[in-house]
Amino acid sequence: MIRFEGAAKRHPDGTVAVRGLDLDVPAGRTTVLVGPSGCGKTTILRMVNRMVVPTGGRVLLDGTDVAELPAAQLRRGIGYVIQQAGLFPHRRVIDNVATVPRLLGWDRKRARARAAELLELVGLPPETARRYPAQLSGGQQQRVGVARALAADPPVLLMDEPFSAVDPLVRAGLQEELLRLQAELGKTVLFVTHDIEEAVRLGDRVVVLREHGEIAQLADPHTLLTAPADAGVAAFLGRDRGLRGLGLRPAADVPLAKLEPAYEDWKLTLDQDGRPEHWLRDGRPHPVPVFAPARDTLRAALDAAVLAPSGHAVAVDADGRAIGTASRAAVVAALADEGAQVNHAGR
Ligand SMILES: Nc1ncnc2c1ncn2[C@@H]1O[C@H](COP(=O)(O)OP(=O)(O)OP(=O)(O)O)[C@@H](O)[C@H]1O
Repeated sequence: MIRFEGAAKRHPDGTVAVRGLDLDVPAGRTTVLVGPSGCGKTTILRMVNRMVVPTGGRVLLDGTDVAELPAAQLRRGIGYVIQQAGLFPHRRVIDNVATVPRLLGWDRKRARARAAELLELVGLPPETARRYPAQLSGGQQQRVGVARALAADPPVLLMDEPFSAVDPLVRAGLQEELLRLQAELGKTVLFVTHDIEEAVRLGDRVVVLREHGEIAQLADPHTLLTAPADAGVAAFLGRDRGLRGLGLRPAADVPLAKLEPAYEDWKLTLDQDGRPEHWLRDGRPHPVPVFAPARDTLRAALDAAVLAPSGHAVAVDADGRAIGTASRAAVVAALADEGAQVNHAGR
């Protein structure tokens, strides 16, 4: 666990970057720091690996003040990923990732084997290993950055806006990868972003900061979206926070109706395996919007219900076979169900 105890940073010119932060970052979970530019996010992150030395208070890593640990030993246990990946341009991808194991004294063969394993883990094809960073896309470079940070298997991962330099589609893919990796590896992740969407997607806990590293709210994503602490946090979350909150709740909350031979003027046709084919009206085919209760969110179910020409979203199993339907009214009723469980795993 990482603990900030009144951790403060005042620069020599008098700028107070962080006034005095008290925060516990639990082990094995993802904690996201989010807030406007200049509020002190990067400063807070760098206090952990001592790239910034606090001018007041202290930072404890598993109970030990990081100031008491030799910097090299401290950083061995902490992976660090930054925007633009920060790769060595003149080294091949594989050697970028093998850097830390080599520093730890591993022989070249073992270090490269470990690097190859990590490149696979972060979803890079083997042929990228021999290339130089400039020969990779921005998203691929970020993956290499993550692989490199994981090379020494550190328990702690600091990530400073790691995905902000790539386009939205690539970014969504990288976020998915991080969720998958984190489910597998269970690192203590401290992640900085200025993007609230990214924060609620990735964080088990989200810390909303305002100026001077002051905590405006610390909550799980669902609580944050549904119960912002004050008007300032609500404004920061944006006007569609209610809708986005649906993206955190499982579609499994929607009660399913069994398949009917007809829905007023509409008829649903299935192929021989039971997968939806068309909505038919007057013999004319229309597309069938579907959702998968086992894996999708309430937002996806609502989307399918809104788009369905018949007004009924079709629910499918993992193989795409129709297992029932949900009317718009049924989905809306599920939205209003306050007792519903918040889904963290299926985000
Ligand atoms: N060396 C320095 N000297 C003086 N002020 C500094 C110095 N480094 C940072 N600051 C100031 O400290 C504050 C916090 O900076 P920090 O980089 O932690 O913010 P941030 O929230 O990460 O911002 P961004 O989202 O723009 O990266 C800012 O007001 C910044 O201008």
